[in-house]
Amino acid sequence: MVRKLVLLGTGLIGGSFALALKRAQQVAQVVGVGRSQANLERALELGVIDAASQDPAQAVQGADLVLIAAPVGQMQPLMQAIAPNLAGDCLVTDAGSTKRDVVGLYRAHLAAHLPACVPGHPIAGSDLSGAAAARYGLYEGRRVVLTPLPESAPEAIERLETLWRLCGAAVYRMSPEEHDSVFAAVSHVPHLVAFAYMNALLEHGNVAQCLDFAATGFRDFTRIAGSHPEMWRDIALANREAVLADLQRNVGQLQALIHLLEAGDAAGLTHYIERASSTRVAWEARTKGLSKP
Ligand SMILES: NC(=O)c1ccc[n+]([C@@H]2O[C@H](COP(=O)([O-])OP(=O)(O)OC[C@H]3O[C@@H](n4cnc5c(N)ncnc54)[C@H](O)[C@@H]3O)[C@@H](O)[C@H]2O)c1
Ligand SMILES: O=C(O)C(=O)C[C@]1(C(=O)O)C=C[C@@H](O)C=C1
Repeated sequence: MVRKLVLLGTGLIGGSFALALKRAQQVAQVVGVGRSQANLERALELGVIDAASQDPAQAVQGADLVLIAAPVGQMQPLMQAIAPNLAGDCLVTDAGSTKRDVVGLYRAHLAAHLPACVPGHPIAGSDLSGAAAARYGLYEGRRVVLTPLPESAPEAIERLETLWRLCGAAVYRMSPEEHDSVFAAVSHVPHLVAFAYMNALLEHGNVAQCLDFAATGFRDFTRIAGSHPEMWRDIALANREAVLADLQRNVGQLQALIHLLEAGDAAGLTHYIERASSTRVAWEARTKGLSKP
């Protein structure tokens, strides 16, 4: 049972964690910290949090669990602010979409508290943001990746694993490097490519008519282009190395496609599409049990 959970960032991810623990009757009090008073008021109205604060240092006093669920670019000032006020037994974790940078921040700002720190990343979410987007069940049937520090105490890791399982998630462990390479490929770059595609569309001579006639294919391909700008700017910058390597691979594939089309190479084009299509179809079949975002 968690006595006092503090969310540093009261949006989709933090709010859904609080709701899941509330439904499991595993938390006595949830305090939401945020930048926007309107968002905090909405979180209170919706019962996502029980109390609100705009002062992270003061809010974490007496907490036994802190989830940092703000954009990764905000984690440095947040860790710095809370460090002096954390109780010795307070478990500190985060939901950041990148891990190498965040692990470095734990080391730099919470050095005295590392046994109680366990970095994490729920692999669930959506293109929506803010407390109003939080929902029960977001983590059901989904995965959570933990990247424990060598210093993380086994009891702290086990406690966090238990809490995520109570939210309905399956918990995995990875190194921060492995994490950032995998999620550059299957999350960060797909978002950036969707942004690039939308911006390319804006260069079309008749964008208004294009958008009028855009249908399901466009909707499926571009849903994530509507995601939160600050969050994705921070992710792209934090995981720049892996993202750039993957973007280069994408540019290479687009160039290969252009060459096939310029050459009118029907057999080559068939092979090109078949390779992609069979991989996507097999993935869909294998992951059918996973709930939709
Ligand atoms: N959205 C997703 O699909 C998803 C999935 C997994 C992990 N994440 C990660 O989880 C974190 C939160 O994402 P989200 O989708 O909940 O975003 P969100 O925008 O819904 O919520 C984040 C909240 O943090 C607040 N915030 C920003 N800076 C702050 C600060 N300095 N102090 C206090 N509050 C601050 C914002 O005002 C906002 O209300 C991010 O690090 C993101 O990378 C997101
Ligand atoms: O479903 C979405 O819209 C998401 O973007 C969720 C998603 C992803 O699958 O890429 C986004 C960022 C995360 O860190 C984890 C999950």
